[in-house]
Amino acid sequence: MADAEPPADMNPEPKNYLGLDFSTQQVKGIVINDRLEVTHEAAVQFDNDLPEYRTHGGVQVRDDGGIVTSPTIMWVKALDMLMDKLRVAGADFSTIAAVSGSAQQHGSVYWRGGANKTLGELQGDRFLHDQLALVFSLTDSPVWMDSSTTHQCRHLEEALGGPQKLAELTGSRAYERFTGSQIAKVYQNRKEAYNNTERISLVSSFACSLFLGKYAPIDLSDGSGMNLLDITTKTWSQQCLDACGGSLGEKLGDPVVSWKVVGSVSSYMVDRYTFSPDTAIVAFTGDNPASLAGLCVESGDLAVSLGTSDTLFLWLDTPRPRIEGHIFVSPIQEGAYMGLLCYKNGSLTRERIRDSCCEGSWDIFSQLLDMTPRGNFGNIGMYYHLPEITPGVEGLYRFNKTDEAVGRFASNEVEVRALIEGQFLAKRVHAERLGFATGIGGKVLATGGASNNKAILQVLADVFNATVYTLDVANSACLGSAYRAKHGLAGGRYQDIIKNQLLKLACKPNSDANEIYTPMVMRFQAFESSIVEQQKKK
Ligand SMILES: Nc1ncnc2c1ncn2[C@@H]1O[C@H](COP(=O)(O)OP(=O)(O)O)[C@@H](O)[C@H]1O
Ligand SMILES: O=C(CO)[C@@H](O)[C@H](O)COP(=O)(O)O
Repeated sequence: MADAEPPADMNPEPKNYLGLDFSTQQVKGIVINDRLEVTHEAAVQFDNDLPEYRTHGGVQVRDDGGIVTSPTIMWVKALDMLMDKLRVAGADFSTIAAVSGSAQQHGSVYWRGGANKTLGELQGDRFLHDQLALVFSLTDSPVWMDSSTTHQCRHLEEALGGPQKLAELTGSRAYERFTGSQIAKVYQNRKEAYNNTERISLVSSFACSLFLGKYAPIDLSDGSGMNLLDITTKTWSQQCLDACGGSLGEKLGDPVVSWKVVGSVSSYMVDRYTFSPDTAIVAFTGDNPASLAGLCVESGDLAVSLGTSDTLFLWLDTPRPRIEGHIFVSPIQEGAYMGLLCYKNGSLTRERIRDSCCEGSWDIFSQLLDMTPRGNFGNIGMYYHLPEITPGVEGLYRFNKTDEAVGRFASNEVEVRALIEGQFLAKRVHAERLGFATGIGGKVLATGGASNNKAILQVLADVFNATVYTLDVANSACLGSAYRAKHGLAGGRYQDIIKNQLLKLACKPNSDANEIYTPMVMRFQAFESSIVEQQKKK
């Protein structure tokens, strides 16, 4: 007699989840299994793997007016390359139950009339970038590093009754990189392109559209980074829309909760990569909201992402929007919010000092950092090579132990420590203003490229006088996207579905940390205020 088939639940189909992250410098993918273990990973770096687009750090700096863009089609081409790399690494897409993703925040993609139809008719035997070459009404997408929209920002704030009023409505005062002012600039300066645009996506909803085979909705969490969303009613604010562009509501489509299943995978993905046609697509979100999901941030924790930009985020039950920092709708829980601070002078500034003081080597950088004492003999440095976001200042500032401004420090090791201490002192000052309570035992969770560097993390632990943890997986946004794919498909409370944590202890603070850094925080705060005042007068 033939063996009876095992009951269906004893031999279930394997269920895996795919998470993607379209960040500034690269696109990454992670596959996890149902036990949340990472089974496959791959990445495509824009500068190295797609040199034909001539990006530097994934972007093109247009002129000295602060215009920073990326070629939209480069992201499209990178996706096919990434999927091929994952396949070569052994990923079996036919076992993927759900896909979700994340992307650098605020950047915008402009789809020409008819693009939705093209997305629905993509042929599996041709590359995406060949078929989508003509669907964008702007070929270059403005990205978060763009700072060319000051004029549009002031107009938006005036239209809404001032910066504080706009912050109370949308979670943030007007910021140059936020999508509302970016769209307003296109509306004012590129009328024809604007009128030809059928849909405006964020980078996240654009990437989701490539999986869905039609325009994907913007999710509420990434949508909070646009200065257009009323974060209380969770709908577009008509006043903000009217201040930024004509018929803008229609071009954006309705926003959705970040964990919504927005459809199933496109026939292109089925034909080319063997996905099952019922693979669910969960709304994509911003990389910072996805990191919050990946790090499983709990109330009282502080997450610090040390990527191209440095960002700092925390869970908030009650949002109190201020002129400094941002409030986003939570990507994982109804009714909750997240607070976020963003620094443009993150990894790129660390790389500059590494190149000028450490022969371009992270090892030498770490050795110099370890050689100098905590507190750096009283020297404090503030390095804003690029116009900073938090606070809006620019330039290099160095102070000695008697608070005198100096042109340079005595040695490379003092310079390296001044940079890292200065970056974390700034974060502590601003995090406390956003509601973070230093020293009451919350975890500091570090992620992003520089979280591989133990010497840097030790300074983080000391400045915050807190234990620092890192993820066993390098990219928390990508991992968070895979987690969100599972959560979106399963439904229910995020914390009940995503229980597994890959956190590992990285550094404990030294016993003298509080004594050394609490007075330095106060000195830093005074220097920062005086620089802000000086630059206001210019
Ligand atoms: N050992 C290291 N020490 C300090 N920084 C590092 C180290 N390794 C990589 N990085 C930094 O990490 C950055 C990339 O971070 P990542 O989080 O991957 O970027 P993205 O913002 O594109 O997601 C690089 O620009 C590099 O400066
Ligand atoms: O602008 C912000 C957040 O407000 C940036 O954090 C972008 O989201 C870019 O992210 P990375 O590529 O640096 O991860």
